[in-house]
Amino acid sequence: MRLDKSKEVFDKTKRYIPGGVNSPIRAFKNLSITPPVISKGKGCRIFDIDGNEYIDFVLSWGAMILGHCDPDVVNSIKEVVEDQIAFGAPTEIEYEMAKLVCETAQIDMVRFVNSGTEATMTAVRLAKGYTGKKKIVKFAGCYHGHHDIFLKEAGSAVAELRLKGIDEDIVQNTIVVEYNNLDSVEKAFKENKDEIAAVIIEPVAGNMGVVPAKKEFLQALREICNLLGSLLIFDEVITGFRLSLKGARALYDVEPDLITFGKIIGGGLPCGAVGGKKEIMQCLAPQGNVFQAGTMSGNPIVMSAGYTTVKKLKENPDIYTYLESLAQKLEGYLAKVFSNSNLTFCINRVGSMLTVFFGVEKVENFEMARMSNLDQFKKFAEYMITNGIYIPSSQFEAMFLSSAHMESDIERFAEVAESFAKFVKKP
Ligand SMILES: Cc1ncc(COP(=O)(O)O)c(C=O)c1O
Ligand SMILES: NCC(=O)CCC(=O)O
Repeated sequence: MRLDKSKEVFDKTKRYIPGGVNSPIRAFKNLSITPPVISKGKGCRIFDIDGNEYIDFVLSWGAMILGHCDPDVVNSIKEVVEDQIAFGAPTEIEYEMAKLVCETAQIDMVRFVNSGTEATMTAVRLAKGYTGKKKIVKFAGCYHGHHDIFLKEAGSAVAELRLKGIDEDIVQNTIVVEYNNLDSVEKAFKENKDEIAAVIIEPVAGNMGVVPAKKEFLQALREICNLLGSLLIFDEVITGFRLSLKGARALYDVEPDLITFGKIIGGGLPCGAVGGKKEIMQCLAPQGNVFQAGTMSGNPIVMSAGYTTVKKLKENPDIYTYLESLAQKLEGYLAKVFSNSNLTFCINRVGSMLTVFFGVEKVENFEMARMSNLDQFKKFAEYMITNGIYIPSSQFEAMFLSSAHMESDIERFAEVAESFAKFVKKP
């Protein structure tokens, strides 16, 4: 695969943008190939400026559940953009979107913001304002965006950096515990009695690779929070509208107090949201005194793209059945391919989110993910991408499917994975 033009543009960009990217994960820092510079996306395929075509299993990090440039989403943007770009004033589409999201995800109220980071930041502030407490509990390997309070043992691109610039005074109120380990949560509550405003968790983690929480674990978190007066926040920035219309919480039958959304909720445009129980949500300004604001929040173009996406999912819930069966097939194919190789591996999958780990048989937390063979994953990612299967460049991310993927795309994935397995077999 030639990436000459991509390399040229990427190198030129570095002159003006640090690292050549507007978000670190895009730079392929841990791979030895240049990131393809993308010029077009249609359905499950993306194309780079060198003329290469890829089947996309990154999907704007999970956002494009309907595939790229879904015609209904494109039309909804076109319809709005002629008359409404931004006002910083109320618009009717905000009402329509809020009603749709609340009814579909079954929450009382919602506030729209511009990113997942803003959503989680707002949820935590709300929890602190509501409870009057100042500490939060987060889990190693979970990523909740780039605000200081979350940048402690975080997954995603943070996993591979030694961080600077974090305000230690702020971060000392973040207590990090182990995913799927109740003892570590109980210990944190014991040591910080009456001080914990909230426990924030990705109910299915996507940022240490895919790692599902155990049901009993989430249920126990709910009980602890109820007992000790802390809020439970589910960060569903990835899982919201991906695992079901009600997100991951439908799978677990555990109700958090607050939920954060991002990615899918904006239909591919910058959007996030925090939602949940009315009693807590109405503490937000101007109704209450927990401040949160945004010049661009609830932007009409974003709302329109998000509305069309969520409505399409709501009206076609069979999309979730389709995604499940496609992802199950992909998991099956990959399990077969790697079982026939000399590679030790583990595949974690929940719905249309999937990660392959090498060199380990089980991954239930960040430490186990870190113990996997990262070098083997790097080789895998390089091989897949340079053979037209666009997967995350890092072990600490999830692969995604969209409703635009077909069985033949999954089969192609398996074929390339099989040739990779043969390729690594060679001495
Ligand atoms: C679970 C989770 N929460 C929060 C965020 C932050 O979202 P954003 O990148 O839109 O700020 C991410 C980003 O990937 C995420 O995966
Ligand atoms: N799973 C982590 C992300 O999706 C983040 C993408 C980014 O930071 O660009």
